Amino acid sequence: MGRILTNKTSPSMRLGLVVATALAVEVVSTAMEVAVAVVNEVVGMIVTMLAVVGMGEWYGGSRDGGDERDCASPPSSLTIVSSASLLWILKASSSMAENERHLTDNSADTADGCSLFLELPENDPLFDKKKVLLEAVGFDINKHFYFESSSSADGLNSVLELMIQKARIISMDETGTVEVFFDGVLKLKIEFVMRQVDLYFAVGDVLHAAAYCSFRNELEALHSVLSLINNRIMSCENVLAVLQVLRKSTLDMIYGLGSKIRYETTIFENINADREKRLLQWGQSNGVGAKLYLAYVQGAGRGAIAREDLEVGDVALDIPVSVIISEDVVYESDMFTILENINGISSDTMLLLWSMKEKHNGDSRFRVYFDTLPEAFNTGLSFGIDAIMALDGTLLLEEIVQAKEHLRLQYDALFPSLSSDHPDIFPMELYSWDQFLWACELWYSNGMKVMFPDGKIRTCLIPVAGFLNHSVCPHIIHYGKVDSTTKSLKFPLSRPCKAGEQCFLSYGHLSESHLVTFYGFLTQGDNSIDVIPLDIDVAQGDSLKDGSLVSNWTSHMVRGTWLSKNHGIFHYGLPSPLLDELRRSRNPLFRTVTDTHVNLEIELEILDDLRSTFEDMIETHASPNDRKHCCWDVNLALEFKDLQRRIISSIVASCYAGSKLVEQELCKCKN
Ligand SMILES: C[S@@+](CC[C@H](N)C(=O)[O-])C[C@H]1O[C@@H](n2cnc3c(N)ncnc32)[C@H](O)[C@@H]1O
Repeated sequence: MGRILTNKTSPSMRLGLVVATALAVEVVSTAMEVAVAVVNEVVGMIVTMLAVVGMGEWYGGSRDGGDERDCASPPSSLTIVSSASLLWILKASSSMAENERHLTDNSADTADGCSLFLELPENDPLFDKKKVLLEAVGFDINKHFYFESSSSADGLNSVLELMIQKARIISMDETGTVEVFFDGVLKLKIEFVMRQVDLYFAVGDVLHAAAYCSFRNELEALHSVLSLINNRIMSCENVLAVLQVLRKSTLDMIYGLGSKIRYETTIFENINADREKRLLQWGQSNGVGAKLYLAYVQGAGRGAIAREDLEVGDVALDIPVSVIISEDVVYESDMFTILENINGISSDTMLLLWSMKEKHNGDSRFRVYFDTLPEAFNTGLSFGIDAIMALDGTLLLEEIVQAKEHLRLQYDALFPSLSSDHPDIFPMELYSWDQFLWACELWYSNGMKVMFPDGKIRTCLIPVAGFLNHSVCPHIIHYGKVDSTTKSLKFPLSRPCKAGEQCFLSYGHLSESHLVTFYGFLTQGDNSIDVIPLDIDVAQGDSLKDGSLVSNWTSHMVRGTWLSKNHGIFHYGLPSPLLDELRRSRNPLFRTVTDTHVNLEIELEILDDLRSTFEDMIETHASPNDRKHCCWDVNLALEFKDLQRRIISSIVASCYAGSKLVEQELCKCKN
C-alpha cells in the first residue's frame, strides 16, 4: 500500500478517479519505471507529498438506508435526509432523550451536583471538523455533563455513555500521543496525511459517528473520561460516591476492552538472551525501574514480557534521563566541532553519524546497549530487488524506492567528503553506504521522540524501552514526556497486562505500508489506518466552499469495507466524502444538504465505476501461493500484497452489494 500522489508530472502509480469527466485508472508502472522516475524526481515529490494535506470543511448528512424514502422526487432520485433530521432521529432514541437535559445543564457545581467538562481543545488541528461532527451528533462543545448525588444507576450509565461518545470524537486521530519517528521529512508527510483517517471515515456516517471506531481510539476516549473523573474526585466531595461509581464503570470498560483482545506470544525459552539480560542489569544498576523482562518472541525478535500482573496506571518502565541517548552525546563528542559547521545539518543527522561510530567503540558508556542491536534490521529499506519486483502494482514499491533515494541523497551530500577531510574522525570503513543505511534503520525503527523538561522534543534511543514491540491494541499509549520531578521517562499502562503476557507499545497511528518500510513488519489485527489513498482530480471550481456542512476534503481514500458500520443504501460500506465527491462530479446540483437529491442511476454509475476500477487492481495484486523458498523480504512483500488484495476485494464486494440495493430501490420507485 502507499499513497496516490497528486504530482501530475510523476509517472509513478496513480489511481486517478478523474472526477467531472469519468473514472479513469492509469496503468500501474513497472517497478523499474518507477525506480528510474523516482531517482529523477524524488526531491520534488517529497515537497509535493508535504503539500498533500486536506483540512477543508467537513460535511456528513446522508441518512441510513431503509426508512423515509421519498419516491415522490423526480424519477430515480431520492431526497437525502438533512443533518437536522438526523439530529431528530438521535434525540428520539430513548437514551438520548433521557439524558438530553444533562447536555443542556450549565457548568456550575451545586450543593448536590457536579459538572464534568470534556474539552475539544481549540489548538486541535482538526478542531473545525470535530466540532461539526460533534454538533451533528447532538453535542454542544461548550456544554458540561452534570451529575447529581441522587442520580439513578441507569441515569449515571446513560450520561457516562454520552461522555464516552463525545470523547471518542475528540480523541479521533492523533490527539494526545507523542509520535515516534526520526528525522522528519519522510515520516512527517505520512503522519500528516493520515491524521484525519478516523474523521474521514466517520463523517458521512453520523448515526455511527460516535460509536466504537478503533481499539486505540476507544482506549484514548475511555482514558480521557477516566482522567476527568479522577480530577473531579479531588474537588467534588459532595458527589464523591457518584464519581466513584463512574470511575469504576469506566475502569470496567477499560478492562473489558483489553480482555477481548489477546494476542498469544510464543516465548522462545531456548534462545540465549544473555546480552538482553546484561542490558537489563546495566539498566537497573543505572536506575531503570522495570516490571518487564526481555525475551525472544515468535515473529518479532525480542519483546518485553510482564513479570507480574500489571494494572491500569502501573508504570511498566521508568527510564532515567541519564541512560537515554539524545543529541547531548554528540555535543560531548569530538565530531561536534566538525558537524556544527555543516550548513543545515540537523541534530538528528548528527546523532545518526555519532551512532555509526559509537557502535564500534569498545569503551562506549552505552556498550551494553549497542551489543544488543541486531546486525540487520530487515526493514523495507533493506528490500532486495526480488522483493521490490514482488511489490509491482502496489504503492509501497514507490514509497520504499523514494525513501531509499532520499537517504542516498543525504548520504552522498556527506560522504565521501567528510571522510576525506577528516579521516581520523569519520574513517571511511565506518561510514560506508551500508553502514549508513543500518543506522537509518536503527533510528527509524528504534528512535523515539521525547519531550524534555526544557520543552524541547528530541529524537532518542531508549535502552530497555527499545524492546517494546508495537500493536494496534497496545498496553502503553501515553509516554514520551520526561517527568521533571523524577527526571525519568515513564511508560504507564493504559490497559492491564497479565504476568507472562507480552506488553505492547503504540508506535503511533501508522499504516501497514509505513510499518513495512520503516519497521519491517505487518501488524496482527485490523489496522483502521490502513487506507489506500486516491488521487482525485476535481475540475477547477468544483470544490464547494459554501458552508460548514459541506464535504470539502482535498484528499480521498478507501479502506477495508469490513471496518464500516454502514453498508446500507447511499453508504455501501464506502466512505461518504468519496461518494459525495463522485456524486457532485456527475450532478453539479448535488450538495448533500437539506434539499439535495440523489439520483439512483448516478448511484449505479458511481458504484459500477468504482467496482471496475478496483476489480482491475485485484489482478495486479495477485501473488504466488508457494512461498516456502522465498527470502524474508519477498515473503514480507507478498504478505503486504495479500493484505492490499483483501482491502480491494472488499471494496469490489461492497460495490456489488450496493448496486443490488440501489436496483431494488429503483424498482420500488418505478412501481
Ligand atoms: C523498537 S524495536 C522492538 C524490539 C525488537 N523486537 C528487537 O528485537 O529489537 C522495533 C522492531 O521490532 C519489531 N517489531 C515491533 N513490533 C512488532 C510486531 N508487532 N510484529 C513483528 N515485529 C515487530 C520490528 O522489527 C521493528 O523494527
